[in-house]
Amino acid sequence: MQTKKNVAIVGSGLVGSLLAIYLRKQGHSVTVFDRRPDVRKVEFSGRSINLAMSNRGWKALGVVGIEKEIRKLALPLDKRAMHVEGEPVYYQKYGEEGEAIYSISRGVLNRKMIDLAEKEGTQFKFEEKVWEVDMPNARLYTGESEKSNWEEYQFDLIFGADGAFSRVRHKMQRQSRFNYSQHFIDVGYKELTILPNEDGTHKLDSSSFHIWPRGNFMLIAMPNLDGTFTCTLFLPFEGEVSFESIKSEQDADVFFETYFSDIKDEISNLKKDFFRNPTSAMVTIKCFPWSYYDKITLVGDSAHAIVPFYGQGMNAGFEDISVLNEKMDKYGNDWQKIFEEYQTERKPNADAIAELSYRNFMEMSSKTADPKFLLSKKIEKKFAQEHPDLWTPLYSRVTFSDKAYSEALKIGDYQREIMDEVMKIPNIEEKWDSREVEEKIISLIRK
Ligand SMILES: Cc1cc2nc3c(=O)[nH]c(=O)nc-3n(C[C@H](O)[C@H](O)[C@H](O)COP(=O)(O)OP(=O)(O)OC[C@H]3O[C@@H](n4cnc5c(N)ncnc54)[C@H](O)[C@@H]3O)c2cc1C
Ligand SMILES: NC(=O)C1=CN([C@@H]2O[C@H](COP(=O)(O)OP(=O)(O)OC[C@H]3O[C@@H](n4cnc5c(N)ncnc54)[C@H](OP(=O)(O)O)[C@@H]3O)[C@@H](O)[C@H]2O)C=CC1
Ligand SMILES: Nc1ccccc1C(=O)C[C@H](N)C(=O)O
Repeated sequence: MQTKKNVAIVGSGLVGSLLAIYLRKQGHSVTVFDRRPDVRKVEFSGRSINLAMSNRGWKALGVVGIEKEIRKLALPLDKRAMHVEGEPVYYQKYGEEGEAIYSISRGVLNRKMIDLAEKEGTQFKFEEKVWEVDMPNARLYTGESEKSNWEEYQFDLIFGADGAFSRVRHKMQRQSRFNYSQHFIDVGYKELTILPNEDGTHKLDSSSFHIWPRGNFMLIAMPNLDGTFTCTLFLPFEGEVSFESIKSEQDADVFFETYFSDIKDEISNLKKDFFRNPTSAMVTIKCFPWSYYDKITLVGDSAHAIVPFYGQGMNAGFEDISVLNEKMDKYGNDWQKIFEEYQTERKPNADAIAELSYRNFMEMSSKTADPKFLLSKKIEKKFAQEHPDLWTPLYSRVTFSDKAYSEALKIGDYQREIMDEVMKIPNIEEKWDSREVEEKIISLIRK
């Protein structure tokens, strides 16, 4: 057990509220600040309605005994359903029997986590925006605006869990030798809804993650418990087919009818959402160091914001917390050592999942419509099933294991080189499940 500290967490999002639960279990006094009102009291309208939770997220929830309760709120998706133009729906299993990613509402999850953190004795201060941090003295300043009178708070430790546009990080950026980069991609997103059937059931298969791959854009859909699907349209901001080019209801009709004719009946609703809902941007943010002596550290998106295409942002943020907790158990009251080892271990992993997430847009939006790519996945899967000691597919390593993301990236690149060779075998379409192919893979691994 650590000596009790007076701790502040800036941000009551998913990562901040989980951290509060961990710190209370370690016996600390915890105050969480959020600039927004209490999400339990307002209609939630934050970014992305639902999220995919996978192994790393569940593991972090399990350590503090809340996994079972949260699982009740989630729907398992064990496969991708690809809606390629002019073809029947094609299903691709994510992993082995029993493996799935879980669709969960962000609002429901966040409310539950805040409830649980409060039950553990966390104090929440909503509608209190942090404007300034005195880093050497662990002081926070909150107030109405940048120019208003500020309230001053003194703590022993401060955690920045204040998301992609973190104020705590903003303050850390003013140090010498602090590295920072941000990169916005040219693709934006907009959320749309598919309503349930009249009897309340889902209109599409509710145990699939639906993808409509269309080259440089795509539509995805994840089911919710209430029979709806939250769809996300990922589309370039500018260009021939882009958010900019869809100006009128008629443009939207033509767009949906041209590219998504299999959900034609939904168009009037999709179109309504299209003009009602905002178009949002996506950014990768990297920085280092994440901590300041034994006083301050960043967790979650404030340390590493990534594009959402692997469904790993929250999972990576939750993993930050379980790793931080391991370091607390290891180093006791030596907070500087805890923070240093935490950031050194997590940084390469955060960079790796940033890269993998960026690449997954290409995989989802165009490769899932490419028969060669689908065949290579089939070969890989068969080989992995027969030789689990020799091959774990990249997707499984990221999603269904807790092996380091950096290792997944490295091994994934090496596996891709092998599969590129395998796909060059003449008539691979006919002999994909032959002994020859199996032996070729083994020989390439042993090379
Ligand atoms: C479209 C989209 C889809 C996604 N899908 C997935 C998915 O399927 N799976 C997955 O794992 N991840 C997903 N993510 C990523 C996930 O949303 C983030 O990684 C996660 O929300 C990060 O949590 P956080 O607590 O670090 O930050 P946030 O959730 O951003 O919370 C930060 C909190 O800090 C508060 N705050 C900010 N500034 C201040 C301040 N100055 N003072 C006080 N409070 C402040 C904010 O109000 C907010 O409540 C997705 C992201 C997007 C954009
Ligand atoms: N990895 C990703 O791709 C992520 C993308 N986003 C995107 O970022 C945007 C903001 O997210 P969210 O916090 O949910 O929404 P909000 O718009 O409610 O909050 C954003 C707040 O962050 C601050 N901010 C600082 N710099 C920027 C910037 N360049 N763009 C936007 N806000 C900034 C502003 O606060 P202040 O008053 O201090 O200036 C602003 O009020 C959304 O468009 C979202 O899609 C968000 C998180 C992750
Ligand atoms: N949650 C997301 C949000 C946006 C874009 C993709 C996802 C995914 O989860 C993709 C899934 N992991 C896949 O590879 O099929």
